[in-house]
Amino acid sequence: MGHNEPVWFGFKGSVIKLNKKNKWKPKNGVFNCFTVLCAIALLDSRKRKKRTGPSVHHKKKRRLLPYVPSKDPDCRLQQMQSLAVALTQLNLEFSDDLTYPPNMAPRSANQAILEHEGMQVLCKEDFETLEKCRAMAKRGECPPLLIVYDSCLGYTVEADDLIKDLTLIAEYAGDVDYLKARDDDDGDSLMTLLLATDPAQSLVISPDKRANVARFLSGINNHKPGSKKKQNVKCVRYNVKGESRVLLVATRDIQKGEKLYYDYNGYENEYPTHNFI
Ligand SMILES: C[S@@+](CC[C@H](N)C(=O)[O-])C[C@H]1O[C@@H](n2cnc3c(N)ncnc32)[C@H](O)[C@@H]1O
Repeated sequence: MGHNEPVWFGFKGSVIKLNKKNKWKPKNGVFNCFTVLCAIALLDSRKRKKRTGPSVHHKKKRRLLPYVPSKDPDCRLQQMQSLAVALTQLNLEFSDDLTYPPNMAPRSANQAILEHEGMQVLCKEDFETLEKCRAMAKRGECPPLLIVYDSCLGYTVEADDLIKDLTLIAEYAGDVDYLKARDDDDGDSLMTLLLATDPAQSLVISPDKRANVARFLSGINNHKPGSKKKQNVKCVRYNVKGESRVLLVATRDIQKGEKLYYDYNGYENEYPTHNFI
């Protein structure tokens, strides 16, 4: 189930069960006054039963949770240092935002309405969560994540505290550019931002100059059975006040020390993951 898909609470099958359980036949196949009255009463009670139940399905929305920064300031410092080291090693500048450099796509090009099959709108409560996370990050209350170097995977991201299911972990940050301008881009971190009906209007995020922690999450192997079990994060594109934004959200509780993985091919099947561990 998609993280933001509604959970349906209905009376699934209850009417069918009622019909089966109360299947009623007159004895000896003979109808008399009594049996007719009983039948009417039963039918009447069924009608009432139907009406007393809810006539519409109620959906329970699953709201995003803001990440919970580590309480210990020393831990937070260590987390920020680990990110700073990784960014410095890759010659990247820290940025938590989508940036629109002059020679790339202008901000006005980022129109969620252009998305080929429509884009889900980030609701008011989730928008507030996003804003809360951004405000925390600005105050130095970063998400509880450590960037850890792995000899096989390169830089990886590990939970430094428990991260609960549906927690908003980070927004994918970087320079916004037209997809068509990146045909020959051999970077390994381009992220789809907008898949427009007109391909010329499609956008990507390139974290090759400016980036944040989102750029370092590992990917699952789309060809290895069982690899999907590793996935603990989902990458979701939302229409946020008319613009497309990419959010990384926990898909289950993530324990301290666990590496974070998502499906690099969540939207398109373009990322080769045959050799992924
Ligand atoms: C978006 S980057 C992730 C950060 C990267 N590990 C780094 O050091 O910059 C994607 C690249 O990380 C590596 N990677 C990610 N997940 C992997 C996996 N499951 N197995 C092996 N390599 C992986 C691959 O080199 C991939 O092209």
